[in-house]
Amino acid sequence: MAGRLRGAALAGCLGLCGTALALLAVVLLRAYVLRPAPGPRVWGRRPELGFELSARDRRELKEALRGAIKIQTVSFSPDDQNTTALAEFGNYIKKVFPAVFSAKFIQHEIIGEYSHLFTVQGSDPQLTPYMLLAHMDVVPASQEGWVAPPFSAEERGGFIYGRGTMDNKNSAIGILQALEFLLRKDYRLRRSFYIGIGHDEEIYGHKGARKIADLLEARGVKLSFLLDEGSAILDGFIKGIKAPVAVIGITEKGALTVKLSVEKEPGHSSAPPKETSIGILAGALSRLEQNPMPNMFGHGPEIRTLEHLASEFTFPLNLIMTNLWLFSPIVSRILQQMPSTNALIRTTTAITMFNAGIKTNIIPPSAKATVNFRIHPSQKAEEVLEIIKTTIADDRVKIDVQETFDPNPISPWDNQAFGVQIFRRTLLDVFPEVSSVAPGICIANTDSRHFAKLTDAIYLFNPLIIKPDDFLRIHGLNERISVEGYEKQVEFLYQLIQNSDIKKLPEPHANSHEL
Ligand SMILES: CCCCCCCC/C=C\CCCCCCCC(=O)N[C@@H](CCSC)C(=O)O
Ligand SMILES: [Zn+2]
Ligand SMILES: [Zn+2]
Repeated sequence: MAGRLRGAALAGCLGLCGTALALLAVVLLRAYVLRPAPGPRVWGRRPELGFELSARDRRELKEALRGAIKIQTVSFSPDDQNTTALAEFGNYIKKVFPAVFSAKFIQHEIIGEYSHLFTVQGSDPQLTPYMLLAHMDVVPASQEGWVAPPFSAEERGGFIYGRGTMDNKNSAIGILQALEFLLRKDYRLRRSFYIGIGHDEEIYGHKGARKIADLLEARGVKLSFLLDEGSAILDGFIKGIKAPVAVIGITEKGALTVKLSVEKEPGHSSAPPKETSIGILAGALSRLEQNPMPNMFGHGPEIRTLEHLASEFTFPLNLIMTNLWLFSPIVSRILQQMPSTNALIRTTTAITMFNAGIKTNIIPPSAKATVNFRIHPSQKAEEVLEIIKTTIADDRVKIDVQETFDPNPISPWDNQAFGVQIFRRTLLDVFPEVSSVAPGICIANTDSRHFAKLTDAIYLFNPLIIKPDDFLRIHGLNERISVEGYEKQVEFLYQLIQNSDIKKLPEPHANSHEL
């Protein structure tokens, strides 16, 4: 009997081991043998490309950005902007970029009073134009907590400190700077392009970018691609990836901002009701925070980001990322641990404003709060609103939608996508240390969504190497950019404009480096 039991146990164990071995074999086979072949290799590395800056150029480049940071172009709320500063910004760029403003083939227009549209006419009208987008307005900054005042543009330890250094005067000024340098070198552009500099991106862009887009649409413009802020060269964001990787946004999340309010009879605090308006609203808000929106990992482009980066991961993570069909439950659990990666896999919930109460001994007549949701690419605003109502489940809480839009459509990402190949080419030229370029999601919002009718190829990317600590500075304290990082951004734009002048993408060839 005992022998038979031992035999059965042994057989069971062998069966189990066999299953485990078979599973391992499948994993290894898929990972190393059945791996999809890499796409055609398009670009080869090029020797030094000649973006050489004299000491004077360097000083000029840095001072142009510092001067722009000092102009307090703050967007406080949709109807409260520092319009004096917005106008001053317009005068400033005219003064700092004389070649751009005097070139015969560049048309400059002011749109919506403070935004700027530049039409740069290339010599070959057959080539479809592209667009570079940026914005000049910034979010407010507290005076406390900064190592240097937020509009001082002080330089410390190789960094320029100030609101707008990463979001997004670095792009607005950087684009014009790159063009100024090219014009001074008498570079003759072949492909036309547009530069849009919005003045109200931080408050939805209705008066700036939206109007620029409407105007271009009315003129019948179609774009081969559009590049805006929204992602970057990420260093240290993803556990298990050592080298910096360029993640280019191919979509951005949608947004839904709701105002919640509770009204109750005021009265004497000595005989309070069981619940006050504050207590009721606080309960609703707590339910929203305690019940995050569903984890959507695998339903949007986040999975493509990991697949593209799979070979960058150290063992055994590379094996896991190559086999997401098997490991996605574990991966999605890991991603939700950090706020920046959690934002990739779900609609996020942020309670951003709360106002209530009059005096210590008055029962508060009303309580109000604002909750800002960023919608995952696989969901729609309507669906999110339904979840909010079910989660709050209290009719005393009034829900008013303030502003909402669905996620952007997904832009093309393949060997034929002109913009993507130009970004790869340019990254290879300017950031040789970047070994991978992957499609991703912009977790915030940008002005680019207003241009959806002009192109299906909208990309979100800032050519800056950023670490998790830098990300916290955007809309936070001590926003800063390194002087070296800004020079590289200008170099990238300088090169991008030239690389875009290519008539058509080269045929794939075998012996070149592939990003
Ligand atoms: C795979 C790794 C994941 C890494 C996570 C994300 C890292 C992101 C890195 C850089 C992103 C910078 C994005 C800055 C863009 C900010 C734009 C902005 O502030 N827009 C406003 C617009 C207001 S109108 C709705 C916003 O609040 O979103
Ligand atoms: Zn921005
Ligand atoms: Zn911003």
